[in-house]
Amino acid sequence: MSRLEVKNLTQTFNQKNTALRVLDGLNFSVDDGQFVALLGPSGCGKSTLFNIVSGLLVPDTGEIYLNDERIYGNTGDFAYMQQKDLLLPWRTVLRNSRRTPEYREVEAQQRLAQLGLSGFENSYPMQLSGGMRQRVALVRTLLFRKEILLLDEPFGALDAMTRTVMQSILLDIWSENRQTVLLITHDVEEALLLADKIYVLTARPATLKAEVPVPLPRPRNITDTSLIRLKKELLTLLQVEMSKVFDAG
Ligand SMILES: Nc1ncnc2c1ncn2[C@@H]1O[C@H](COP(=O)(O)OP(=O)(O)OP(=O)(O)O)[C@@H](O)[C@H]1O
Repeated sequence: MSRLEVKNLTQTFNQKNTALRVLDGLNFSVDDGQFVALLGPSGCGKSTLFNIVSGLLVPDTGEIYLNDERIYGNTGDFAYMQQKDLLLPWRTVLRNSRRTPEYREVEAQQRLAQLGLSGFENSYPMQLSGGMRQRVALVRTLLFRKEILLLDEPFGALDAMTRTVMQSILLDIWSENRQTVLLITHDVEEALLLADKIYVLTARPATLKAEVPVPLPRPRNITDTSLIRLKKELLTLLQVEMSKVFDAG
């Protein structure tokens, strides 16, 4: 059974009195417990897609189904980590992390330690680096304990080494809980190391360009010949879409 289905999504924004078509009949599905990565050129509509799936934005047309039931607006089934960390500046790291319906201080402390933030529980967001703030936002998202995680470039602000560590921690957490994960990333290697399946989106307006399964056991090694082959395939697909963005400019 498909856990999540996105059917025929269309979204147009009005920018400077011009209609900007962002999503154009987007369809895909994600199975229960699957880890899916979304790749697409900058500005193609990935965050817009997450805003719609999470119920923050009502699409012009199209439907979202969860376990075969059509959903409207926020269902409480999604934990959404947006690109901006959205930490509250007046709250400490610990209070920002456990801004959840229930009080989960012990779990918050454990997750903060797991993500390398021990000792910063009582710091305020302005006292943290961009990468640390992103990790606090990830802890908060995980503590929501929802069935589906929507992660919009969760490691975008991290240096390469911290990113590698975080990817492996995210995989450990996913293996523990088997939540369904949708991950937006610009990093082809990240998608290949983490995902069961990669969806490649076209340049704006986004439609589905390709579905690339990654049927390899984890942990994966990016120098594995099958991953190198998949990386070439993905980069070729993305280059075609990127050239549309830059040639249009
Ligand atoms: N609320 C809005 N009003 C008007 N235009 C919007 C709005 N939200 C997004 N857009 C436009 O929609 C397009 C897609 O934006 P979106 O943030 O979904 O792209 P993205 O693929 O997530 O980009 P990136 O990879 O750079 O984060 C952009 O051109 C953006 O300017």
